[in-house]
Amino acid sequence: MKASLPVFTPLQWLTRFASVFRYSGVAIDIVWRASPTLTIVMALVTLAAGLLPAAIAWVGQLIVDAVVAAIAAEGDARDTLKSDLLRYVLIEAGLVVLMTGAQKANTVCQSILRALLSNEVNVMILEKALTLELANFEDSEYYDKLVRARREASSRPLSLVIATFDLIRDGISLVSYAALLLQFSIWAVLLLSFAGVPAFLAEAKYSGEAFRNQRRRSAERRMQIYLEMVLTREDGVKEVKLMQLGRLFLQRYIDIFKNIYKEDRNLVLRRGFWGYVLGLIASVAFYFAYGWVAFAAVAGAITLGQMTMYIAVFRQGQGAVTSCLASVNRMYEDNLYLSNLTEYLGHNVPEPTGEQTAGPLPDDGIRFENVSFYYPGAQRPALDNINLHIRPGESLAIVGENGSGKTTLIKLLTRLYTPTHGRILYQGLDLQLWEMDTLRQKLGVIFQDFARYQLKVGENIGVGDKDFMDDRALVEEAAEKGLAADFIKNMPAAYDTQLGTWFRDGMDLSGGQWQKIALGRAFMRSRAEVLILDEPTAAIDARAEADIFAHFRELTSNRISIIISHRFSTVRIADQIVVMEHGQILERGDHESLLALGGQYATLFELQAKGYQ
Ligand SMILES: Nc1ncnc2c1ncn2[C@@H]1O[C@H](COP(=O)(O)OP(=O)(O)OP(=O)(O)O)[C@@H](O)[C@H]1O
Repeated sequence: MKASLPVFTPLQWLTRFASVFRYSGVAIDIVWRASPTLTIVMALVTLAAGLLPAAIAWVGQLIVDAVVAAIAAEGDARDTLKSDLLRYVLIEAGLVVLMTGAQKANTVCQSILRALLSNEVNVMILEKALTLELANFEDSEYYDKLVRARREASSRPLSLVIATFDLIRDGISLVSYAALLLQFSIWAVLLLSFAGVPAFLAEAKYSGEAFRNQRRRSAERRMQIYLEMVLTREDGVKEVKLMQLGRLFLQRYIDIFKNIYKEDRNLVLRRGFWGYVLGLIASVAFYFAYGWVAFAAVAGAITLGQMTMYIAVFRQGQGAVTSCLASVNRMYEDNLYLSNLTEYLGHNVPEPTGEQTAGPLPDDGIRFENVSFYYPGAQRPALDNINLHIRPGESLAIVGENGSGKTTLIKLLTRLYTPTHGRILYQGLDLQLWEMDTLRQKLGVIFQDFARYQLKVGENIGVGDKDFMDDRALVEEAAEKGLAADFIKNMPAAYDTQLGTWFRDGMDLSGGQWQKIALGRAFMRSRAEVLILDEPTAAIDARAEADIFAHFRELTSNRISIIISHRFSTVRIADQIVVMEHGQILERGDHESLLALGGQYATLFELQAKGYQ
């Protein structure tokens, strides 16, 4: 154990200490929003709880002095003193009742606020999430902030407010003790003020160190959380078992813990050691003051009652200093959480631009003009100078090897990302100038990693067009088109069957069945002018896929349809086919012309055709 005495300059100490309050304002603001009344009650109760102990000690002094005087007095004087004594006892009892009331009120406020705040903070986090862009969710550090902000949403802001109020309460108590002690000696006040300072400084230093350690270890902790997830969630467990990865991942988990533990243990030992050594200074000061006060009483400089009061004040002062230390310690930890929360909430999301709800050329369809796109931080473009025109009523199929940029093209078309160069037009209007909601209503998209909602079958399809979600006839029609109707009819509660394994009576589906549900969802979007299927049929057999696309073509004859597929049997029916490679369009044309070209399309088509023979 390395036991070096913590050394600071006063300025360093002040800055360090001030950092404890950095997020208190934010936390109080959140609590205020949850309930102004409860926040005011808590503040008043804190004030009362800070002042009452000194008042009780002061009345205690009057009681002892009245007892001593009553013992010495006789006759009427004694009776007067006895009635004074009774009054003081009643006053002290009243103060104690107030004090317990204040404490109880504080606990009650905290319990109610906890529930309100948990909801308030979660809603703030989720509302912010609605405004975020896809890129935010794909950024690991940012995503981590979101996860962590959510994890402790219910406890941390309140905990920071409580710790701040506790610190203020103890501060008020200490000032009121000092005011009482001042009658005895200014030196006693200084002794009380400074005896706790060394332990306080050490606590501030080590709490700060713990805070910084935790921040630094964020990536390691994230890896631990990830490993926990892989080892315990249904989607990870299959491979973990079959590839016998359990022990390997568990060992990684344990190794991370051991690293963290070593650092933490050293810190706890150093903290404990210095906390004890420096805490001794406070104890020595207390007993010194004890002796000093006792001798002053013997010398007749103070009354017995005053002696009792000063000793009580010293003892409680020590308690207040210890409690301050605990509050500061808690505040550092809560600050860590609040810094994540405020960073997350303060993230600047550009307002979606564009207010127009129609384009000048309704019959122009979609145009890509010299469109290039780099993912954040990428060196190579995912799309490189794409030019493409799709007219209304036309169907486009996109083929190309993995990573050639097909999905990226769709992400740009749906405004999930903005082109780095060039522009995309719909009805002759740049996508950036379209009002976002209007534009999105015109699009129906199912991605290859479509959502599997843990909702009922009917809802899974109905969310394709939320305005008609409860229209059972429309939902059944969409299911029919997605070839899902047959198996849905055989499910225990048909369209009311709960899907997924998260909830009671939930049924899981096969990969292909999930895809048919997702297709039903796409068909539900009957008002969309552009329908896009990004390879959602990989798990569906070739015949069903051909059926679905023939159907799809029929249903979209007056709209634009875009299909991404690796199956050439499906692709061949499209009016226009583009072959992508390394983010560029390599070949384009219809099936016949591409075959005649004898390029990559023709080669791949022949290859697949042979496979089916
Ligand atoms: N979120 C992302 N961040 C950074 N790079 C990405 C991201 N998504 C895709 N890429 C990269 O962009 C390129 C194009 O990816 P894209 O998903 O568009 O390919 P694709 O043609 O749809 O492939 P597949 O057939 O496998 O679905 C790839 O090199 C990929 O590594």
